[in-house]
Amino acid sequence: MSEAMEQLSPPIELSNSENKESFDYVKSMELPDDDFDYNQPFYNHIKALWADDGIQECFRRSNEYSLIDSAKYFLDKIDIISSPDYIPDDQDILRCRRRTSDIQKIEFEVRVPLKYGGGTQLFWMFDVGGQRGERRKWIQVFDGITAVLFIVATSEFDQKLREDRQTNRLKEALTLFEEVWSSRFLRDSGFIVFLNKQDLLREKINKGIKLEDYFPEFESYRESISTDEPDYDYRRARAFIKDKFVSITKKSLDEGDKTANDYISYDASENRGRECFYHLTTATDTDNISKVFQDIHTMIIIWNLKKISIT
Ligand SMILES: Nc1nc2c(ncn2[C@@H]2O[C@H](COP(=O)(O)OP(=O)(O)OP(=O)(O)O)[C@@H](O)[C@H]2O)c(=O)[nH]1
Ligand SMILES: [Mg+2]
Repeated sequence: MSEAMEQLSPPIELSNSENKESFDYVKSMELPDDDFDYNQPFYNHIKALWADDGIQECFRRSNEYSLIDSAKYFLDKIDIISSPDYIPDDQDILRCRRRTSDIQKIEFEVRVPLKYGGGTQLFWMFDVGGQRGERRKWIQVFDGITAVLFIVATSEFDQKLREDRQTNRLKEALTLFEEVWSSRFLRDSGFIVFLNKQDLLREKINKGIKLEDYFPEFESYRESISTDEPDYDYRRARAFIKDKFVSITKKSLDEGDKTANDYISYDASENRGRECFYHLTTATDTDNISKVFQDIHTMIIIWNLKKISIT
């Protein structure tokens, strides 16, 4: 944020000039690559800055530059974190950001419900990095995949890519989804879309950030949600975003003139009759994810049973 303050247009200034020393301290810090401990003066400076109205304004404008979603979460608890005997809890760990590079294979066993035969089932999950430079590696794991979990940060409708400061993040996700959905290597795979970061989407919409400023067609979007329902604007926004994905899966074969790119092979003729499933998720909410995972597990069991009965 201290860097962004000066670069934003118009730039932002500290509201309390006494915080200039803290500002200079933080700006001139060199962060080593390896693990390191922050010292107490660092925490004191951060605390002073986070309380400054200028920094708060810069935080409010964080869609104009790249800031991790968890910044507020950690800065709000700086007193706890700075304590020498601080131990991160599960929520703290879930809030950390570590970019995936290369493909991570995660193996785990899950208990199968009795009605589907009981016992346990071994899962192989391949986690791929979402940033542009990572995508050309995806094709290595496409072959034979039972299900694709496509995770979308719905709250990022007002943000630009880190890799390219021109492209809207949600628009990029839609384009990418269309490419993956249409890949001929995935024509036998199930598709599940996680419409993720629902907590942040709700927060943004309730704060008055307008989806129509980024997706003008939202203005005329009509959904059968009663205006009396709580969170009406948020519900309408999430329905609109989901419909954007649904309409990609329903596109008729002659629509669009897609060309194959170097990492995903596009084949429109494969889209007939395939289904895609959607979940509204907040990945940092363990109750939500535990329920969603059970649903997905059941679905994967059913897909597998279907495959066995076909072959
Ligand atoms: N508030 C909130 N934060 C989330 C949610 N999902 C993920 N995050 C945060 O978003 C950040 C990025 O999460 P990652 O899991 O690293 O994202 P990723 O898609 O794997 O990113 P790449 O590895 O670069 O592809 C982390 O700081 C998470 O804590 C969510 O639903 N709500
Ligand atoms: Mg990742």
